[in-house]
Amino acid sequence: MENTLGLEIIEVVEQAAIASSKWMGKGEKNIADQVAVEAMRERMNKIYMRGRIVIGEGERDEAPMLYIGEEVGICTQPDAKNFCNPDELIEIDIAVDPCEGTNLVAYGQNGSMAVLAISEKGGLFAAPDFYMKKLAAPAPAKGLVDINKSATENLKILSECLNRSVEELVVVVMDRPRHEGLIKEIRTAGARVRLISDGDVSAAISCAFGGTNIHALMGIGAAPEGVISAAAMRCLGGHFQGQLIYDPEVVQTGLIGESREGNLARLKEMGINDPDKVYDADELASGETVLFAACGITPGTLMEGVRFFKGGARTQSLVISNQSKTARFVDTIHLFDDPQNLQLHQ
Ligand SMILES: O=C(COP(=O)(O)O)[C@@H](O)[C@H](O)[C@H](O)[C@H](O)COP(=O)(O)O
Ligand SMILES: [Mn+2]
Ligand SMILES: [Mn+2]
Repeated sequence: MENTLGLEIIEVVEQAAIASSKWMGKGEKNIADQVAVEAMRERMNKIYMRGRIVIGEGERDEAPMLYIGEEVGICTQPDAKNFCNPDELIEIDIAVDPCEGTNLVAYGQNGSMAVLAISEKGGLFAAPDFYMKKLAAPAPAKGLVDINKSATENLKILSECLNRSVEELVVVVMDRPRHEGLIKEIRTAGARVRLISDGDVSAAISCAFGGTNIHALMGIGAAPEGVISAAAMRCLGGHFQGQLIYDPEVVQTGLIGESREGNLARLKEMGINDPDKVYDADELASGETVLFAACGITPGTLMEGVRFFKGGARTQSLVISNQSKTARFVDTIHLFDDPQNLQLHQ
């Protein structure tokens, strides 16, 4: 599945990142998002594949493109039988976030990316549009830290696994009122907190790379982003656990429906019978083949953002595969019409 797909998905995230970055700093988060969606979809529909969006922009009614259930790939187009034999191709599931960190793009801040994860059909957890409590940590702490333990206990475990003092640890937490207690606890335990306004996919994945000075992600973000993060963490061998959060009082936003009871009923309808289950990376991204690709829109811990020069742009992407056991950083120069000279340095 992955031979040519691994290369093509680089272009998918690159095109989304380039489109979105044209709106960087313009205060227009919806446009920055929309152009990324359009670019991602257009490039995806040129790939020789039978894909289905399992995590996307929402339900068909509210999202005209890359909605959950949308079929993507050249072999799903109406004229497909002219150039493909769909029976020869395996069906694949795709989770996308064409602009992860729309606010970051709109306000010119670090940490936004175009991102997607792919697996064979059924290989990615079709997470509902709920919140998720997350715990991400480096590979040496995998299976030792636990989302059910307190932050204080997990920091002790992390310090042993990483052979450093708690004071030397940095934990990323989203800057939200719901995390007030968590932030206090981490600081009291002696560790340092890096608060982010958005973009917890980047934070989760950064835990798996030594040298990023990010040793854990703790707290509550969105569930779809949790699945995408888990796909990368599964390939990288890092620790990732997620637990759905359905109680509006816990997240302290009105974004997930009116009541706890209503949300529980919605989860049941979706076939989620144990709403409190803690999922690990292998369950959220359970497929035999898992691929992950991201391209920086604005600069981040792992990747540069899109840089334009006369006649072109330069991007940096990350493609991770559990089959080839690789994490490739891809540096690309894109030549637009009438390029002048290639810009190697800023
Ligand atoms: O920051 C985020 C926003 O993503 P997007 O809408 O694609 O730009 C994500 O990384 C977060 O995981 C998440 O969406 C967020 O925590 C949920 O929103 P909020 O209620 O503001 O915390
Ligand atoms: Mn997002
Ligand atoms: Mn998004």
